[in-house]
Amino acid sequence: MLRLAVPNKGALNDAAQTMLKEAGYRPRKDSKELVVVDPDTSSELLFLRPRDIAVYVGEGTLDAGITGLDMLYDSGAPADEIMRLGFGVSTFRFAARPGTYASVTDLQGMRIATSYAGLLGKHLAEMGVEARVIKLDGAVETAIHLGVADAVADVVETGTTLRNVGLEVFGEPIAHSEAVLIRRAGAEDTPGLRQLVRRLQGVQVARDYVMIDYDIRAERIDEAISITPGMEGPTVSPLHREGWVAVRAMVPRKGHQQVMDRLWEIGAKAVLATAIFACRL
Ligand SMILES: Nc1ncnc2c1ncn2[C@@H]1O[C@H](COP(=O)(O)OP(=O)(O)OP(=O)(O)O)[C@@H](O)[C@H]1O
Ligand SMILES: O=P(O)(O)OC[C@H]1O[C@H](OP(=O)(O)OP(=O)(O)O)[C@H](O)[C@@H]1O
Ligand SMILES: [Mg+2]
Repeated sequence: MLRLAVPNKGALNDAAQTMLKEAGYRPRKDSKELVVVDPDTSSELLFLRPRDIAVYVGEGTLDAGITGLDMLYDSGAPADEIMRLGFGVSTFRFAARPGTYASVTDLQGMRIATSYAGLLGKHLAEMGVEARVIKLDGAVETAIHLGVADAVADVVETGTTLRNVGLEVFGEPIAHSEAVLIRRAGAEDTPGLRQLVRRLQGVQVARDYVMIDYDIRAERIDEAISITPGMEGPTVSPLHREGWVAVRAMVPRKGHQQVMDRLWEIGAKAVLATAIFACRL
């Protein structure tokens, strides 16, 4: 039985559930369902606060969990990243009123509000800066206006939240984050976990690639293969037409229209792109 922690709310919740659903795990019926048992995959999905997931996984109570890299570092829990999941991409940055500070070293003796006290504390120690860390639960951007802090350290994606309160980022990013699958440091692989990783990798490939089919004159096959090399070489089959072959290859979704144009330019016909629904590589 695979026991997997999934964020029950917040920025990672939707994308994590969608990815698990695409990987064939049973979705929860409504947001009040805290545990989903899925006999088909022999798994139990536990919906927990994203911040707590690294703690549960680090304690060894669960086999794996989905959380943010920033939350994993912040927790200090003995858990390792197994794979990056490509969503919840953000940076963790300092921000303040425009023109107040230029770098972390300007924060010596200042008050910094954050929900990520562990991550911020480690960074300040590494940079040799002594500052007072004000730990808040969320909406930390408001702390400056309320006179509780001189600067904040928070998650930034589009920067809209900061702009809306008249703050600006400064200095180098403290960390780059994205959703990750984690497990307890040093834990053994289980068949259930291997299956989950294989399925999630399959979802990523299905999202990132399309299948391209086309017909081409046999004498142009080398040129065609250089345009569509596929993952392990394309499938080339005889066509029921003298001097022609049919080719099938996986192509990165990004840029596949250009690939189709190039194939057309070298004389390919019936060039089709189709979505991949699921895969195991
Ligand atoms: N706007 C965003 N864009 C991308 N990733 C984000 C965004 N906000 C948060 N995250 C990421 O999502 C993860 C969980 O953060 P989230 O804000 O959802 O948790 P939380 O603050 O505990 O929950 P909530 O905000 O619902 O109280 C973190 O790894 C964070 O980096
Ligand atoms: O750069 P942006 O695209 O504006 O996104 C970043 C914001 O998103 C998150 O807020 P959330 O809604 O999770 O609220 P919280 O701060 O209370 O956690 C994060 O804490 C930032 O405030
Ligand atoms: Mg949040």
